[in-house]
Amino acid sequence: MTASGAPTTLADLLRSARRKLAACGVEDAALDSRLLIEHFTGASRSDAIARPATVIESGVAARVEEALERRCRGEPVHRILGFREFYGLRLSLSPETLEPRPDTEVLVDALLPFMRDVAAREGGCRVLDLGTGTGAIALALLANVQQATATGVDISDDALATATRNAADLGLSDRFTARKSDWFAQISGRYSVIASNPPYIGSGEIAALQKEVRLFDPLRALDGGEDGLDPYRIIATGAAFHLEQGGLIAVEIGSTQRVDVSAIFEREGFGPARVVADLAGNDRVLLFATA
Ligand SMILES: C[S@@+](CC[C@H](N)C(=O)[O-])C[C@H]1O[C@@H](n2cnc3c(N)ncnc32)[C@H](O)[C@@H]1O
Repeated sequence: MTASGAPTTLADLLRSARRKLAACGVEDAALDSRLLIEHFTGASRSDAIARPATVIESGVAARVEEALERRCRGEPVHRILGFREFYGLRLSLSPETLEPRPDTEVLVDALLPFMRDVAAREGGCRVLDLGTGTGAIALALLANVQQATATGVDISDDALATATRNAADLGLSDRFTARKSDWFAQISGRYSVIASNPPYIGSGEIAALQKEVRLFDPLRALDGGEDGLDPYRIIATGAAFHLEQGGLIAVEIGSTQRVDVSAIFEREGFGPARVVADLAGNDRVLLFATA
């Protein structure tokens, strides 16, 4: 119901939501209000154009209002929705999973040609995804290489439960194994591909992150130790024991970490690195083969 007592329409709701988010400083007020309204009302994008006078039930409008309040307090829109698209896959989020980012899709793109070659040559391709979170990287790779199998490792039970649910929702359970492990601690055997988007923010830099990240992405998914490089040291050392001869390592990095991370892997006998840029042209992924 609007202030005048008239029923709230879809057009009213879109207009007032956009104004509310803009007034509380949300950068993408138009997009975020549309996503929230489509989710809670079930309206599609074209309904807003074709059926703007659709009446919105008061209970639904109240749920939208509550979602807008959460967004105004800084909660990212996909946390409120409870899911996010990654590489065309709908992935559920939970409190201990990082919200997968579009930049990480670059890592998936970089690995797929290699994986397809291995699968064509050997009839399979074993992937180890270290710090799997929602399962984003492993599940995107499995969805695109039918003969591949993947083990998704995480230290968080909540993340592993979410990755397992996402695998089931995507029909990929038979090729995905979730394994609780502190990096390689519980891992045996060798893999054709070791992939990781590890925590890579320096501990001292966390406080300066945007509140959407600092307050809503789990600290364990962000904090890479004093210089942000601790997980790379562990991954590079362990990869020597867990990468097949002729295999490939792909790690996501912070945009200023190329030289340091390359040196860490090169000291362990990998490389030199192939560097892949993200959508904004920043160094984002390093690929290392066995020497
Ligand atoms: C930056 S997030 C990446 C999540 C997901 N791969 C993605 O790209 O969206 C890093 C992940 O590493 C996990 N992690 C942190 N420390 C770990 C450890 N010691 N062993 C295994 N996983 C760890 C976190 O729980 C988190 O899920």
